[in-house]
Amino acid sequence: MEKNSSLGNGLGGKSIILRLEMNTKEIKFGQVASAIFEAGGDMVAIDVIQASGDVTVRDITITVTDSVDVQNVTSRIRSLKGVRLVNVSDRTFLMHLGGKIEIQPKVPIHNRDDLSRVYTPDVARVCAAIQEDPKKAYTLTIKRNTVAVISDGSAVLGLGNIGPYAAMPVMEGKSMLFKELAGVDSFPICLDTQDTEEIIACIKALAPAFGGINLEDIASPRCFEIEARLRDELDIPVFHDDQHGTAVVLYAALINALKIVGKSLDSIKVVVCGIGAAGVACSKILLAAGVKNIVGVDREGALVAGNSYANSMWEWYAEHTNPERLQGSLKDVIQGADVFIGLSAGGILSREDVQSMADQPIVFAMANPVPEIKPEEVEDIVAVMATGRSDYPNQINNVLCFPGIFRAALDCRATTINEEMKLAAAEAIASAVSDEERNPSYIIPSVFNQNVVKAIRELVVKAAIDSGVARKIPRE
Ligand SMILES: NC(=O)c1ccc[n+]([C@@H]2O[C@H](COP(=O)([O-])OP(=O)(O)OC[C@H]3O[C@@H](n4cnc5c(N)ncnc54)[C@H](O)[C@@H]3O)[C@@H](O)[C@H]2O)c1
Ligand SMILES: O=C(O)C[C@H](O)C(=O)O
Ligand SMILES: [Mg+2]
Repeated sequence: MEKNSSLGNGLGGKSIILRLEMNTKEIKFGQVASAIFEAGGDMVAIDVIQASGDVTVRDITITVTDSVDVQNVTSRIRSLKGVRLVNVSDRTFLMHLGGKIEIQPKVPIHNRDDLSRVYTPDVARVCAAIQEDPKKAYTLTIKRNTVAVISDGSAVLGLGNIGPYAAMPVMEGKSMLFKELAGVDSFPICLDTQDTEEIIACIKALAPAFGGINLEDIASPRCFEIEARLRDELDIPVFHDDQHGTAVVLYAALINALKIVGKSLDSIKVVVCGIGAAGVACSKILLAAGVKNIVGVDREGALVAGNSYANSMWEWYAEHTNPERLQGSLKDVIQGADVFIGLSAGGILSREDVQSMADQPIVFAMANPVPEIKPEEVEDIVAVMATGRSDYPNQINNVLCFPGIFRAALDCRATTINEEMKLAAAEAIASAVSDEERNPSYIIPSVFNQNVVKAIRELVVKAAIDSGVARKIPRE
């Protein structure tokens, strides 16, 4: 593991474990600790693995910030006399060994009798019952509580088109969060095709096993057609998380951030950078909520009505936003903006850009894993700052939405997740932060706030019933 390519790659602070063999006659532990500290490592745990005679083996857990190269720490240790660096492991990689989830049986199989019920011959009676009444799939199979998390690996976080194998850790993570946060069983599926028709056909073909489909990290504009077609052609909820999950959480966060700066939705100028899956959906929810002045910017600059775009979604976007027809780059159009929403790529916003915004700027730098600007670069000049990451305050991340909204959709057996249900989820998330609690570092509840999923479920089930898409009134 020592030559692990993840070390020192700029994707965030790391926690690594160094296994050291020390000859205590030649070196004291204090000298090793000082060397680690001087090279930029922060020691957080020490475990003695072996202590015999003059030789001790210890595992030293250290964290290093983004700017510190792990190689500095390891070469510093190698330069010490009396220490042998046995191994370097990355705690994150250790947590991924063999994947992050597994499937467990719900009933034990101890004997022939058990076997003949869960499997041949008795299982055939259950199959026949479902054949007779397909609705029974909900009561007699995993369909009732299972969501497929499906990606084609084409727009994974901000890493881009990294393919289906490399996308799996993110999808496993989403599945894990479904279960941990909302008790939803979920299975990650990464398809080895990026062809729109093939993706649609694959998902339709595997839909019978699932109660819902969570599309994830599929590049725009392909994601729009895939979602629209599947929503039309399947009778279970199909939800593109990067669009709608993100939009719901962004809207909730913005409601609370505006309360802090005392501005209203209809008076603000919002610049959205990155007009892909997330940028389009976030803009749409804000337009529906009454924001009048949204300027969208992508790689080529601001989207302006009258220009022609190969991407048909951009044609629509330009027609419905940018009322002043501002032209130019992000630098040009961000001047005087009240809110920046980044859903593009890491490091593309500068401190000078933020300085050119209106008074009390709100900056939501939501690209993952590297935000458009790091909070520490602008914390003294922003009124409210948020990112998509877990390691800064104000995490605006779709994980606040997808577990709860699917919990609700499965429980009331909704045929779809509609606008009413999304707005209800946003309301539940926003109101999980009370007036007393709300402050610039707390505009959005923590992922670990146990009330969030419950609150989303309650309001979303009600919205599904009221809007006529629930097939069942759940108990409670
Ligand atoms: N915090 C969250 O919950 C959350 C949710 C969804 C997406 N995201 C992040 O948002 C980003 C986009 O995700 P997506 O699913 O919309 O991807 P996408 O591929 O659909 O869209 C990305 C868009 O950003 C544009 N872009 C890339 N680099 C740019 C630059 N330098 N300047 C301007 N535009 C640029 C691309 O041209 C594209 O239109 C990713 O970093 C992703 O991790 C965050
Ligand atoms: O995966 C995340 O952390 C959020 C979002 O779905 C993203 O693609 O960045
Ligand atoms: Mg995503």
